[in-house]
Amino acid sequence: MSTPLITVEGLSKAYRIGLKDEIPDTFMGALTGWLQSPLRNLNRLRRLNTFHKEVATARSAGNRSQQGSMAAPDDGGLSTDIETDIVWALQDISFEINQGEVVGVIGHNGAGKSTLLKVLSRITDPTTGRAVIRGRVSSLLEVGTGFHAELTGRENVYMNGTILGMTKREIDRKFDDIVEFSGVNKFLDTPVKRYSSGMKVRLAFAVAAHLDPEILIIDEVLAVGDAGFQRKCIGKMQDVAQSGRTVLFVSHNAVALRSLCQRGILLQGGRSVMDGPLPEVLDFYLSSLNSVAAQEDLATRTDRGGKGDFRVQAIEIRDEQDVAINTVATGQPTTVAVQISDSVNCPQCALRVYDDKGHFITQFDSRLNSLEDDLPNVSTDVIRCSVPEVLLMPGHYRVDVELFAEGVRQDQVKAACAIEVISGRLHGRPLKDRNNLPSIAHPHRWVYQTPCQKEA
Ligand SMILES: Nc1ncnc2c1ncn2[C@@H]1O[C@H](COP(=O)(O)OP(=O)(O)OP(=O)(O)O)[C@@H](O)[C@H]1O
Repeated sequence: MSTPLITVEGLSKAYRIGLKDEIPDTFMGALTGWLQSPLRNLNRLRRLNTFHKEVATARSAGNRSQQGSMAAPDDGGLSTDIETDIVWALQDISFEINQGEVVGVIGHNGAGKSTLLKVLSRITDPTTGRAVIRGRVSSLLEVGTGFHAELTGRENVYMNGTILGMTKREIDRKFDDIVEFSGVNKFLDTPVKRYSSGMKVRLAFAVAAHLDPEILIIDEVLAVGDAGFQRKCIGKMQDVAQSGRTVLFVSHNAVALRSLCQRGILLQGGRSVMDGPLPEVLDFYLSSLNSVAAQEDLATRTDRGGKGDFRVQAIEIRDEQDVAINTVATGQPTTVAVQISDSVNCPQCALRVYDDKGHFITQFDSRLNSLEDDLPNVSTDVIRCSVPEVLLMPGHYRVDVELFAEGVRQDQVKAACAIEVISGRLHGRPLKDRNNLPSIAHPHRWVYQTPCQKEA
């Protein structure tokens, strides 16, 4: 049997809460900082040393309490050691990936997906365990990473290629394809700092995918591009995969995962809880998402993103009489009330509706459809979205929520609430129950064209 391209053994990664930007988490990081600013970093290195001692203490405490595992609760939630403020972003992960495998890494917010890809891309070191990579890795993890802001698009393409170990001639050969794919032709000689985030992603993806990596690692970044560009990227990743390369792909997009990956690894609370054929892993993940939406109290959930100054406390579905309801009938006028943890100046909210297969069905985004009472300086802790007629067909849906204040994303929760839609009246007429209903009912009308109309 051939040697796997990636071997991960007992991999764990601990972070110390609150020191994200202050302290490097590797000795190499500390050393680089030292060279830049010796005095400040003397202090940093002392604290790094303390951090590593704390990690060792936490680990040995864990070994005492649960033989062979780390000092972390096994509750599927975020693993935080309260005494030392250590977050175990990854815990005891092991797997192998062979050449040509296309693997989707799946999980709730904060499950450890990005950390895993950062370790595999050598952006951060593991705290314990090891990851052996046998091949040239090209990764695209965050918008703009890997680009030097002051250099032009052209210069960045050459810099990235050189980092990947390619010769100038090799990059020259790929250059036109990269530029054509990215669509940033006109801005090639503009410094990347002037690019929009969409342009950066386009160029970064084009570079990562065209520079012949043996292993291509892509994080959620595709979410930034438009639907057309996303399709193009999926197509390109399929080409890369078909040419025998290995692809690791983090995404919440079920359609993209299904079309690209054969295998899925599901992370939960930093642990790998399922590794198998993608459809099975994805279905398990989606059903767990739906049950989280139906059962867990939104206010106390920790698997959320955003800055966190304000959080969404609760989401209620209300009927015409403003009474909270659990099920909605197709065609029913409905209001969604989003309760915020504090009074916020002009909050904005996005609700995204997915069906039980993870397909993105529709969205209600106050940033796109301006608020009816669009008054400046309104402070409120409840934002309401009224839907004159629910066009969802009977079935189970989940709603992801995002909350923004002054353009900053403050909260982001996947599967924040579940909606059960039952049969009702559509455009005034009773809905006939049938198998195989689509998810959405577009308003429409059928007429017979009379012969007379045909001639006209
Ligand atoms: N540099 C850091 N310092 C402290 N904690 C961190 C750091 N990076 C990640 N974490 C924490 O580690 C956990 C795993 O984070 P990670 O970003 O890997 O999750 P994720 O599955 O990629 O989440 P998302 O889907 O929201 O991007 C989270 O609780 C996160 O807050």
